[in-house]
Amino acid sequence: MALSFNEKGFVFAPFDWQDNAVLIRADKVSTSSFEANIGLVGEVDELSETGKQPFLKLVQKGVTQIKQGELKKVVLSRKIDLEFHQSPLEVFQRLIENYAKAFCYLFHHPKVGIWCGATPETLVYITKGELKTMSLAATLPYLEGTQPKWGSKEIEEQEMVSGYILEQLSEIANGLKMEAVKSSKAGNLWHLKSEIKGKLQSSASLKDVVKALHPTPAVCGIPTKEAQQFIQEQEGYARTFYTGFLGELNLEETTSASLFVNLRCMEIKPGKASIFVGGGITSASDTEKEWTETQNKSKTLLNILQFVSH
Ligand SMILES: C=C(O[C@H]1C=CC=C(C(=O)O)[C@@H]1O)C(=O)O
Repeated sequence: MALSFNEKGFVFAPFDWQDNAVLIRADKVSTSSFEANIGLVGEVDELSETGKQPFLKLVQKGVTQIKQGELKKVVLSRKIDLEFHQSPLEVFQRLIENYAKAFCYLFHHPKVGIWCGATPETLVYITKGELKTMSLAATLPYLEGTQPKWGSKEIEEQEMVSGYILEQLSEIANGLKMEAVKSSKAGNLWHLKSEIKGKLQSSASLKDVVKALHPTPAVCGIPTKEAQQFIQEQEGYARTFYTGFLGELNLEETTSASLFVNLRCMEIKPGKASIFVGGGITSASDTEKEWTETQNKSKTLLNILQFVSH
């Protein structure tokens, strides 16, 4: 369906959101609490190297394109296919227990199938005319007891996202404020994060907000159109709902939303699952490091799956 954003319910939208978003209307909303056992997860020992050469080539193409033309940043991704015979509900249970700071979900709709994930990224939160979002980008592995050492590639990559969001929001929000960038832990990873707040202009609708923000350069690139085109032509698979967005629309009041970017996610089909991982490519990207980054991102779900019984 094409969303008007006046709907009330839970939305699940693909990367190309004009395409075929679905919405589940709320007949009943129930809440419950759970115990989070942070630190329960152990690391997977071995990661598959399948798909490495095509991904290195893709990243190299991205870097070359950036050095030659208009493109400044592009987020490139891949899909990891696995055998899957576990219970999706048990995976979800483990996700919420282990990633208390993430937005963990399990979603099913006949038109979409089953998806689950633990995303660290808020697309936008709006209540009573106040808007909150974040610029989240750049990744380093989390090592117990140490602080991340960010290089200039990561700092610039995240600054590009911040600049884009501020510019996009300046048309529809007043009093925009961005907090100082800080290191933010997301499972086994660190990211750079700046929180952004503002007051929604009374003439601006929820649709205007989503149009302004999605897709941010944290999942697409700069300029958006060129990056979108590069992704479509070169990635070699359809992202569908990965890097789309999901969450609550107008549940508490009209013009309220709590939407997240669909990252660290997995699609579940009979007997198989696909994990989606990507990273921001700039002129300073090193192909081998970008591969390792996607391997590290896949651990968000792989570390969970190894504990879920068959
Ligand atoms: C595109 C992904 O992450 C985004 C969010 C945080 C850090 C990112 C990065 O370091 O490239 C990505 O922009 C993903 O997890 O698949």
